[in-house]
Amino acid sequence: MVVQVKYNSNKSSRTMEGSNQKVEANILLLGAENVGKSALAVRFLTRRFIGEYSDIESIYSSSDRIDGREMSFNIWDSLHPQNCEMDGCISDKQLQWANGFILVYSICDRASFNVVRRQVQRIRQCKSKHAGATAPIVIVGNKRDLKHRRTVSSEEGTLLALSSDCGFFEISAAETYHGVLLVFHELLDLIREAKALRKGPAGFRGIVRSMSAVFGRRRTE
Ligand SMILES: Nc1nc2c(ncn2[C@@H]2O[C@H](COP(=O)(O)OP(=O)(O)OP(=O)(O)O)[C@@H](O)[C@H]2O)c(=O)[nH]1
Repeated sequence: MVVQVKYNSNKSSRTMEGSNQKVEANILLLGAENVGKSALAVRFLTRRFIGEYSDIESIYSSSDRIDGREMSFNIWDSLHPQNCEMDGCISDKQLQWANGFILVYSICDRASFNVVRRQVQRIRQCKSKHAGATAPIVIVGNKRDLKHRRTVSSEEGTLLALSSDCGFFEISAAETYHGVLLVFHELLDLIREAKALRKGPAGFRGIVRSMSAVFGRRRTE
């Protein structure tokens, strides 16, 4: 079940003037069970860590001003299906919906790191087939406050991110808001860049189309 929550954080009021151009983004939060996906979403939206989270799948809507640019975004806090080994457990519907991904694992849970590895592969294969562009992904190693129970090293996280062209952060959603903020801002930045890149060639095609329309008309006069 997916529940849509309209969340009005009113964050834009604390930032400065900027371009009026509004960018929209759909962010899909993925990862194994119990890694802190809901903790990340709630921390970003409310700045709070509440400790226990419902296991209802939710989509939150909010907006913010980043680098002076208004962005509105939806965050889909997904549920990881049980007994799902294939394809990183990401549905086609989720892949089509999202234009940016946050893949979360727990640094104390090697199995959750392997889930993220599979999810990166699935997204890269699917998005390159359908969109022809690199989908922005940020990988997050969460629960950094539990370093004494670590089973996934920072180097492994960094290496996975470098080899798959993803952003990477190790954070503790429990301990600080700042790390979570960096994760979301990095992804929103990447989505904005990706959208601008896609617009570039389209804009150029638009100019070519207008020019040929003019010349085309002349030829028929
Ligand atoms: N120590 C520690 N615990 C955390 C951290 N982030 C989340 N948790 C805890 O981990 C547990 C799972 O957190 P959730 O946010 O519900 O994880 P989830 O990935 O959404 O879990 P599912 O809904 O089962 O998919 C909760 O008990 C959280 O309090 C963290 O940074 N450090």
